[in-house]
Amino acid sequence: MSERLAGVADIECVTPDLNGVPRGKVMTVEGFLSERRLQLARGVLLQCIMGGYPEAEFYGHDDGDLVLCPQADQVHVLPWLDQSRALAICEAVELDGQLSGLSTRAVLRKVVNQYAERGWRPVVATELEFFLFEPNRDDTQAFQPPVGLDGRREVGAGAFSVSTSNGLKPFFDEISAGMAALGIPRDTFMHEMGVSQFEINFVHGDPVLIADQTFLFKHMLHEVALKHGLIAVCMAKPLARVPGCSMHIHQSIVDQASGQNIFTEATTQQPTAAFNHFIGGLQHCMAELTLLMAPYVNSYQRFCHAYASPNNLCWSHDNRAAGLRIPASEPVARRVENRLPGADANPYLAVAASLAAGLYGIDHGCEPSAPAQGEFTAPDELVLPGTLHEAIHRLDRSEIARGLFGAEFINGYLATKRMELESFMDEITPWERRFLGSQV
Ligand SMILES: NC(=O)CC[C@H](N)C(=O)O
Repeated sequence: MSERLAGVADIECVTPDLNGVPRGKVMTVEGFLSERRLQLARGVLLQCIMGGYPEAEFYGHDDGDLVLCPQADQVHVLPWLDQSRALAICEAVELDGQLSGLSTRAVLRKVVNQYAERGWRPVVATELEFFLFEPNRDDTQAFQPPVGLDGRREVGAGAFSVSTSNGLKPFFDEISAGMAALGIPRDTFMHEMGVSQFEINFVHGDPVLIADQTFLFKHMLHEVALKHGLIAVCMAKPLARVPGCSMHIHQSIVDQASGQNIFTEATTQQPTAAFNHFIGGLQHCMAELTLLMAPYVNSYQRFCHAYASPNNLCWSHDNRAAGLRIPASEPVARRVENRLPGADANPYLAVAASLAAGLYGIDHGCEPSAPAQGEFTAPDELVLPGTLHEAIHRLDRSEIARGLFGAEFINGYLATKRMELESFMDEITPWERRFLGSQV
């Protein structure tokens, strides 16, 4: 480790909070190498996006500490900071050595363990969409696409164009170098449908590893964008009348003994009962768990105009209007794509919710609906909550959620989300002034 950190002065020791924002402390490399114990106030994991904390009852009356335990395989020198800084993803551990009940990384680890107890290994891949914009100093104004190398601002028609992305080549070169340094294999990246909207696809792998990579990638994206005079925006819906940003999750399950994908029958190559029940579990549970994939008011704006961003739990073969899509693939790669999470979601939580729902379906033999075909209308029971209010209410009422993730976690999460909703309700938007101001 000390060789890897030669030339590094400081290490950012971070853990994801409930929203997936990296929180922690910067430690000297000497302190880090001597394994000096690093502690952080427990309530930090429940920090809301505006910066405040819910009532202390949700994180312990004594406002005590957690220990941040660096994960040896997630210590990386950061090339965008002149190699003088490194970052370590830490697991948040209670003083008694238990994984913290408030840690979203620990929530995901527990779900993966439940698969391991059955002899299975879930495999996931995330896809992350984001926009690049000019820094926005007046938040009453809409975001503006940046000016590219050719001195022009992209105005449209850039979707899937390689040359349009090349206008921002210095930025993307630094992102590529950053991915290599963070140990994130690159699959594809592309210009998406929106003006200055991009997508990066991660190579599939272990769920905790992929969530770590997605978390690190988002962190790097923000930092490198600032260095290039840009902002990287992973809001679910940053611009009106333009597609939003998703974090699609592809999921399959491998049997540890045989190495086979349990969604495909080895001899017939047909879908298995486990495949059907996995889909049935997502259909049964995900409406109650929507808040874990769509955590802000803005998340629901992505759902309300269908730019390939479904708000339903219908499943379908290769149809982007269905929340659960089965991509065309070889039988060996049969997988379920959950298209519901936005890029604003905490990757640990979105992956945990999706995998836990699928496992619930396998354990309980949940039968899926008939697959949706062509243009379809989702039945009421397969429509997601349409607002943050409703999603909070559904999660609050969910016994399944408390059973899967523990009451401490769900209650803390709800407390933070309620604070964020109340803060939003304190704002009167331009729309309200424009249309309600003089008419009603
Ligand atoms: N390529 C796509 O599938 C587009 C997804 C869409 N941008 C969404 O928000 O869900």
